[in-house]
Amino acid sequence: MQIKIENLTFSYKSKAVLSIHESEFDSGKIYGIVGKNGVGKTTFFKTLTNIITNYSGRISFDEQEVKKNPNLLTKVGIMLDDMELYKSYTGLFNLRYFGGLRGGFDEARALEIAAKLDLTTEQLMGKVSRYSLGMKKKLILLISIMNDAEILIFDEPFRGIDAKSVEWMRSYLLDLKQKGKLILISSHVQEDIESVCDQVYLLAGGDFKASFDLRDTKQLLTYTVVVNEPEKLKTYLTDAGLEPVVTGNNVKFDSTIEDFQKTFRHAVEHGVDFDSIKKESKFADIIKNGEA
Ligand SMILES: Nc1ncnc2c1ncn2[C@@H]1O[C@H](COP(=O)(O)OP(=O)(O)OP(=O)(O)O)[C@@H](O)[C@H]1O
Repeated sequence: MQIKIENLTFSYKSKAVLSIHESEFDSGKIYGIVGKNGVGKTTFFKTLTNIITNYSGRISFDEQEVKKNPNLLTKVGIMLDDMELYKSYTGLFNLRYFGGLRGGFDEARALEIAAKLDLTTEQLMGKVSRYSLGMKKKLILLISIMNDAEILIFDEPFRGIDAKSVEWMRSYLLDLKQKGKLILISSHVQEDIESVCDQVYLLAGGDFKASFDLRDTKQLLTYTVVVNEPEKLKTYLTDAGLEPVVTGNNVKFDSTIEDFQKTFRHAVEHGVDFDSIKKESKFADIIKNGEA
């Protein structure tokens, strides 16, 4: 599937939030949507899914306008933090209710995924009003993924859930991508974005201001390595045309993966021991600053 945005503008009363000229998202990819607090990421997701419809411009899935064809939403799974659940009913009731709304609900499959997220059947038999924050979040996640949607949209999917579930969720998202799903994620956590996304879009001032291909092996990464012989490594890096900065045993420099690997092999062969290697995409600063 393809999502296409054309001249999308939206304001909350007098507050202009979105003004996206043009953008496209394709199946088989995971996109990260990043930007400062309050920049409009959640609002963007709400326009994509008809939670907000009083926008101008056009949003289409495979050339069909979503506002005019709300049945297209049966192909979408969305997870938003402020999603309303039936709190005085059980988790299982909510699963059946929301699963039933979208059709094609497979309870056995839903319970299988629940188990992966460590949501036990016993917990699912309990009232949602007694759930912890993390349990509620997991239930919302489960509702968004259990129907085998073609398009999956997750607002901060990893926030508030435990490390084991984050790990499972990351690998599950990569599986869904392999199956050709189109996935959009917002997150403020660089590691979450780097571990699953193919492409990152920076939302700033209402529009997408920059985009990064995280799978591009030619992109420049910032490396920080700790070695036994920093001056020796500095010489090898400088010979390779790089510009290292040495602080104690730390050596910091920008390089492509390919150039780093070549220098790494050469350095190891000549007695340089690497204690640790940290690499960050250039977009890390942009995540931190929210600006291109
Ligand atoms: N229902 C609403 N009525 C009026 N203004 C709103 C409403 N919801 C959000 N806003 C405002 O719209 C802007 C965009 O909010 P939104 O929640 O989309 O940002 P966000 O990028 O998802 O933020 P965060 O990273 O903090 O989750 C903010 O300035 C927010 O205060």
